[in-house]
Amino acid sequence: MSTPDSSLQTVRISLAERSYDIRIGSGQLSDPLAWQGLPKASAALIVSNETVAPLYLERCRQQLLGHYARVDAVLLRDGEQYKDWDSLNQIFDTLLRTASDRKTVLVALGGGVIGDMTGFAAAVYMRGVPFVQVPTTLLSQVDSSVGGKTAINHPLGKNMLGAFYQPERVIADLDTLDTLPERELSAGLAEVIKYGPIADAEFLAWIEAHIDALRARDKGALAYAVKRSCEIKAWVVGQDEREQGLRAILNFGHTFGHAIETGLGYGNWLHGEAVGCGMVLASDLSVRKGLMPADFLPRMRRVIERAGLPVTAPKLGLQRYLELMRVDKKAEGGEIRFVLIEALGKAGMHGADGALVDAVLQAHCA
Ligand SMILES: NC(=O)c1ccc[n+]([C@@H]2O[C@H](COP(=O)([O-])OP(=O)(O)OC[C@H]3O[C@@H](n4cnc5c(N)ncnc54)[C@H](O)[C@@H]3O)[C@@H](O)[C@H]2O)c1
Ligand SMILES: O=C(O)C(=O)C[C@@H](O)[C@H](O)[C@H](O)COP(=O)(O)O
Ligand SMILES: [Zn+2]
Repeated sequence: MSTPDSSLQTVRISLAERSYDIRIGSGQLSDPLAWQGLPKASAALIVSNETVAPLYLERCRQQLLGHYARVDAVLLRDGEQYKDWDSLNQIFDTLLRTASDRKTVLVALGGGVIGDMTGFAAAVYMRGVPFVQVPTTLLSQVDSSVGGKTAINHPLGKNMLGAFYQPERVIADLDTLDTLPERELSAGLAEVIKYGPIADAEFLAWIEAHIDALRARDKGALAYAVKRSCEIKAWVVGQDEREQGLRAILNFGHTFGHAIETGLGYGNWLHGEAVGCGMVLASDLSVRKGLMPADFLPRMRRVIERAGLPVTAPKLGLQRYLELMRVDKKAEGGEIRFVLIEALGKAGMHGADGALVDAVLQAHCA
């Protein structure tokens, strides 16, 4: 398998009239071609945060000024704990204070928290305005900017309030990853790893062979990881935009992961950390249910650990885990459903009785 360089690669999301391109490459923020052909409007609003704005806001604003007479910005507080109504309202307040009309283009500049909130704001402001994703974390480039899931958190559950709403374009500049803290890079690797067991056994092997290069931020390795992840996500979303079935495989590790995030309080563990650890637990469940051979668990644990992610889950107690997982969006009629691996590159939904979940938690919690 070749490792391409970081010059422009485009992945298409095919969703009829909601189709769009993901542009992946170095220098995209400063490339006028990346910003051409966006919806016509008199104004754009950049939504970012206090950490990302000093790094990339001006470059983004300059590009947008070539297309829109007015370019405003709203900077939200930084952190998963602020993915809430207050932050969302800050976006609406800015839009209304500036008398922004229904053609105004929202531009999400930042990681998944900014992207999810900006997308939700775009879905509901005046019943829908266009938006563009400019993801600046590895996690947002490989996953959250793509596919149109938008949301805010509720104190009782992750991403509980949201909408399916597709962006007009995704502009993923690989150079923004240069400034990403190491812990955030590792968090992004969790979602990269996810795509292997659920959809592409060869990609899992590639990740194992390139995990050190990815952590060292080798641009070619990152370019391939972002492109292949987006291709897999595009393949899934193109078939099942609104998660009627297949799309749920993208939730591998998330049933346990979201419980960890909510249970510990948003922001204590990063989303990618919780998903990484959640994949260890879900891999164990896949083995205990007889779907996968025993060596699958140590294989997954090793690659997740090598990515710099936690592999031991917090001890919240069986009852608390069950309570948290019962509000997961995949649960039906009170039955918790897990995405489990059925063969390398193939996943499906499965129930598990309390005793089995308890055994998994006993094995991995500390
Ligand atoms: N919509 C989806 O399909 C989807 C998919 C996966 C995750 N998510 C959501 O995404 C969120 C996690 O996203 P995330 O991991 O990007 O976290 P994040 O948005 O909190 O960003 C991580 C941190 O990195 C900072 N940052 C961003 N870009 C930077 C850069 N280039 N240099 C330096 N610092 C930078 C941010 O300010 C923040 O502190 C969660 O809320 C999760 O639920 C959504
Ligand atoms: O795009 C999807 O579908 C995913 O499940 C991607 C996940 O990585 C992401 O964390 C998503 O936000 C989780 O969705 P949710 O419906 O469980 O909130
Ligand atoms: Zn996720």
